[in-house]
Amino acid sequence: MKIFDYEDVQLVPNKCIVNSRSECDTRVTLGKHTFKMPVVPANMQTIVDENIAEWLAKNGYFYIMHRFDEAARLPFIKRMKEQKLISSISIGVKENEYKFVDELASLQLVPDYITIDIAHGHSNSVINMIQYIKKQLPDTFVIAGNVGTPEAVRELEAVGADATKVGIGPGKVCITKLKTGFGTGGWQLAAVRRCSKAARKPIIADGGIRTHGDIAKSIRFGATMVMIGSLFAGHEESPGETKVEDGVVYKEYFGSASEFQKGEKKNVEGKKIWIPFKGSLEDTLVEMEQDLQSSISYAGGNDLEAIRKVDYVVVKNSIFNGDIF
Ligand SMILES: NC(=O)C1=CN([C@@H]2O[C@H](COP(=O)(O)OP(=O)(O)OC[C@H]3O[C@@H](n4cnc5c(N)ncnc54)[C@H](OP(=O)(O)O)[C@@H]3O)[C@@H](O)[C@H]2O)C=CC1
Ligand SMILES: Nc1nc2c(ncn2[C@@H]2O[C@H](COP(=O)(O)O)[C@@H](O)[C@H]2O)c(=O)[nH]1
Repeated sequence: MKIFDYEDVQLVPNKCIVNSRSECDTRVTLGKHTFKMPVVPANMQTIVDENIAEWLAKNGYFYIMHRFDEAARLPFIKRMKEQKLISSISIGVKENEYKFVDELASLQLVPDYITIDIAHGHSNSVINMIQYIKKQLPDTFVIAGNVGTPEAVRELEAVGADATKVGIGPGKVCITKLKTGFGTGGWQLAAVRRCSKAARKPIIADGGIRTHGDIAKSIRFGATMVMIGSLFAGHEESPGETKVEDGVVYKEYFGSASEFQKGEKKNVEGKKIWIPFKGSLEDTLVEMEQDLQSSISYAGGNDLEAIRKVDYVVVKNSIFNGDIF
């Protein structure tokens, strides 16, 4: 098995065919909808809230609302539908979530996307939930995760998942690898590659993105979409607490399996960090899009497909060689 991560890989340029990077098209289709970029902010409480979700939907970006305010989900879907915006929520696998699916079905309130969001997605609990959603809400696009192996991708796709989310433990606020010894942390890009080779449906690469260039690398190794937490944390719009230390403003970013999310210290697999304030989320999204347009131009094309075919080299820790940070 070839093992590498984002920092070990560089993509090899091809002859440019555009006169300006603005000609490069970063749009991607997932299910019935096309979005501005193959990027989605992580469905975490310090990354997305209803205001951000609504803004993203209105501006043509994909979003997945988190599942940590269970009662707010139904009115949220209604509100998005009234505005004719895409509705995209998360769900768990406990008993009450089956009742929630029943409620949505009985009200004929069909979300466009439902993401089953649990730590160890290669499990019967996720398989049962996929099958239940597909039975009750057959028109909903189901994203299932998280997983880290080709076997898991195949099994979840076979029972009805429309996309799978790949990444066990590569996240910035993740401590799964330390607490359990398991995961794709340190070789997430290779795991995305392995999973995408087995996949017949889209893969969402989740976690471990540290630079905008990592988005292009994820696409090269088979991802349709990339889920990002830390790069979207710390913005003006970001939910969560702000603190000022020695004149520097920070915003909190905590794991969904941290004690800060759970409210207790049981089965903790996440931590909290403080991110220096970054300004507006919109500015970051614009910069990300420009960088991705540039990636497409280096790939020698004018859309994301060009990136999927480029050559690459693996040189351990190569991307920071010679750089002073
Ligand atoms: N991508 C990643 O690497 C990780 C992400 N997370 C995030 O943290 C949040 C909480 O996740 P999670 O704890 O799954 O959600 P929940 O607390 O909602 O747990 C979901 C269900 O799965 C069970 N469960 C959880 N982990 C395991 C496991 N390893 N083996 C067997 N059963 C399990 C839980 O029971 P019980 O608690 O009793 O075991 C519970 O019944 C999610 O948002 C998830 O995405 C968490 C860890 C890793
Ligand atoms: N092991 C844990 N993983 C977590 C937790 N909360 C979220 N996550 C995962 O991290 C990514 C975001 O990663 P980043 O590198 O972009 O910051 C997120 O989408 C989840 O899959 C957690 O508590 N433990």
